[in-house]
Formats: sequence, C-alpha cells, structure tokens
Amino acid sequence: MLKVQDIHKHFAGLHVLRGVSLEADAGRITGIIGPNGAGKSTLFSVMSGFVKADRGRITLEGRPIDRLRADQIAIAGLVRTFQVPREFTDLSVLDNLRVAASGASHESITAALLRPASRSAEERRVTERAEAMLERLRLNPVAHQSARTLSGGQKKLLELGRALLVEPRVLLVDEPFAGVAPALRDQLLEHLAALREEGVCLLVIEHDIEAIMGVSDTIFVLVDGAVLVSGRPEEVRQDRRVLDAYLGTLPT
Ligand SMILES: Nc1ncnc2c1ncn2[C@@H]1O[C@H](COP(=O)(O)OP(=O)(O)OP(=O)(O)O)[C@@H](O)[C@H]1O
Repeated sequence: MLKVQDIHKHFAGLHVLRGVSLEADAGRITGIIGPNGAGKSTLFSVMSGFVKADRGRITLEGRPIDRLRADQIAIAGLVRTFQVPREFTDLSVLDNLRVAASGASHESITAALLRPASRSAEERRVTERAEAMLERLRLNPVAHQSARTLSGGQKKLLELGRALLVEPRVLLVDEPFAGVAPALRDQLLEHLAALREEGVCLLVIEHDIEAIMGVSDTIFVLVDGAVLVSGRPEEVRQDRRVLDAYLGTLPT
C-alpha cells in the first residue's frame, strides 16, 4: 500500500533522515520505534507532505505522492495525526468533528453554493457523520464541551476521530499513548485494532514499547535517521543491535 524509498532530509545542516526505506501493508499495523531525535516524527511529516524530502520517493498504491501538497496527499488517502493533538481548542468536540467531516465532504463547495437547498442536506449529512464518530469514540458525554477541557486521552481520541473522518486508507498515528491514562490507552488500542480489521494501513510511532510490540504486525526501528532493524515484534525485541541502541534495555 505504502512504499517509502531512500528518504533524506536535512534541517539546517543536520542530516535528520539518512536514506529511510520502508513498506507498509493494508490491514496491518506497522510500528515505528526509536530513541528520541531519531527522526520518526520528521518521517511522518515527509510522508504526509508537511515537510518536503531532499531526496527519495514515496508511493501510495504505486502512485507517487512525494511531490504533492499535504491536502492533496490527504485526498489521495494518507492522513496523519500529531504527537501534540491539533484540535480547535475554542470549538466544541462535536464541532471539531463537524469541521473534519465537512472537509471530507464529497460535495464541492461550489455545488453547495449554487444549490442552497442541497446545502442544508449536506450540513445534515456532515452532522450525522460527526455524531456517528462521537459514538464510535465514546465521546458523546463531552460532545458539547470545548475541546480545550478534554483530558490527554480524550484529545488523542478526538484527533483520531478527525483523521478518520477523512476516510484514510493509510493512517499515520504519532504517539497515541503519550500522556494517556491506562483506561483510554486500552480504548485507543482497541480502535487501532478495529481499523486494522477494516483494512486500513496503519503506521504508529510510539515510545510505549510494550503497547506497540503487542499491537504491531511489523516493527521498524529508526536510529539516527536510518532503519536499523525491521521485522516481527518478537524478532526485533531480541535483536542485539536494538538492545544496544536502547543502551541494553528496551524501555517499557
Ligand atoms: N523543523 C525543524 N527544524 C530543525 N530541526 C528539526 C525540525 N524538526 C525536527 N528537527 C530535528 O530533527 C531531529 C529529529 O526530530 P524528530 O522529531 O523527527 O525525532 P523523533 O524521533 O520523532 O523524536 P521524539 O521521539 O523525541 O519525538 C531532532 O534533532 C530535531 O531537533
């Protein structure tokens, strides 16, 4: 589904990505781990078009996407979430989801403006999709609260919901469990597993090694801007080079 080949990126003389290549399949969870500063989030930014690579190629189902803008890449089917959720803090939870649902609307703005009657039908459809997502994420009790009042875990759920309303085929999830209480962490894990069942191609960056090893089909270990090791979680866990990269012990 997603093929990343030989990606390089410099920031002000710092060689942050040094020839990263990886592949990820539909209906699979691909975990990306690595020490702080390894380049994991930069890799997501490059894949999703927020940052342009200096060199390299990215294809989505064989179609090159590395020259597209972030919005064009989202339309092509690849969407990312952020380590620090980027919700609209002044809007309610429901309205945050409505904005995401309207962005994903197939009806063009022009058509809606030309046919006002259909606009309210479109608005109803947007609200219905947002409400269905509220339900799916069990965020109904906080639907009318402003997003800034949410807990860390609820913000991660909202961020996931906003991404899902774009109906991605490839979803990049950046540190879903950071700052999340155990109960919501389990809920987030369930959502990731459900999305895999639905055939979404998931790539997940995570420092919680136990959680990511437990849910991933394949793990890539990024160290100093390059893939050090990849494989099934149980293989990666025992790899000497991985243990060395983590100074002898894998964090939990
Ligand atoms: N926009 C930027 N300008 C300059 N340097 C940057 C920029 N973005 C990232 N970097 C640098 O690139 C390196 C890799 O950062 P990145 O956030 O991709 O690492 P990471 O593996 O995601 O780390 P963490 O696990 O701590 O989130 C770091 O040294 C960081 O300071």
